[in-house]
Amino acid sequence: MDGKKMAGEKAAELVEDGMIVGLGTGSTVYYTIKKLGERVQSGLHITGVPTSRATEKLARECGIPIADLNDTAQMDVTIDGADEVDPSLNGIKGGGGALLFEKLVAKASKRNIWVVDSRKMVQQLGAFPLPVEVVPFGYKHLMKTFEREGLNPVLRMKEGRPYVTDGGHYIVDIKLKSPDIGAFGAWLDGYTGVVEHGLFLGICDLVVIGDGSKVYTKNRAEAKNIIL
Ligand SMILES: O=C(CO)[C@H](O)[C@H](O)COP(=O)(O)O
Repeated sequence: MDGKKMAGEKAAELVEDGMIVGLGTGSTVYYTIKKLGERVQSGLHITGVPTSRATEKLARECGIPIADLNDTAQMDVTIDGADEVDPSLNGIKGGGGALLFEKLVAKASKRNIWVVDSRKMVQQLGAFPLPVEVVPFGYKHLMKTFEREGLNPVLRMKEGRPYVTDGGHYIVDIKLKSPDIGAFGAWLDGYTGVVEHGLFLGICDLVVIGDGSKVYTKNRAEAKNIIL
């Protein structure tokens, strides 16, 4: 079976009755949402807090009751995908363009679980370009700054136009500056015009990994594999 499907479906089993669940975005958590929908049809009571319009639509189609982040004090758990995950469970997210809402929901969650296929697990982050969500006004100036810093900025496009996020911003994909990714994230955080970036550091508690033949987890505290 596809590693994404294995991981996505397994994570849905970790959700308990009565939970408020942050619902991530992407092709792996798709399987989680589908499975949660099946569990809801069988009597599970949960409330989902979506991280994108696409996820909200999918969750509604699956019959999952939905709440807005503003009406929710805290999620019990958020389940989301990731583009790269390192051995300390730091990650790059935003390949699907939902990083801002994903980070907002993740930071309001007691626990964060990521679902990935095993190819996403890396020794060091950075082969995947780092998505940076930027304000459209004057974005070319920001791109010039990134260019000067040697970050190879590329404006994300869709159908010949700049890709626009659910929050109404553009995305510039850049090269991650390592090894001090914490300092790099802080530099981006402080830059005028940057709304958010896809470095998710110290956020993920547990990653569920599917490799096609088995599913295993790695948790941040122990950083060891547990085969499910
Ligand atoms: O961060 C994301 C969207 O903004 C996704 O979670 C990430 O891109 C992984 O997606 P997929 O599961 O489709 O590979």
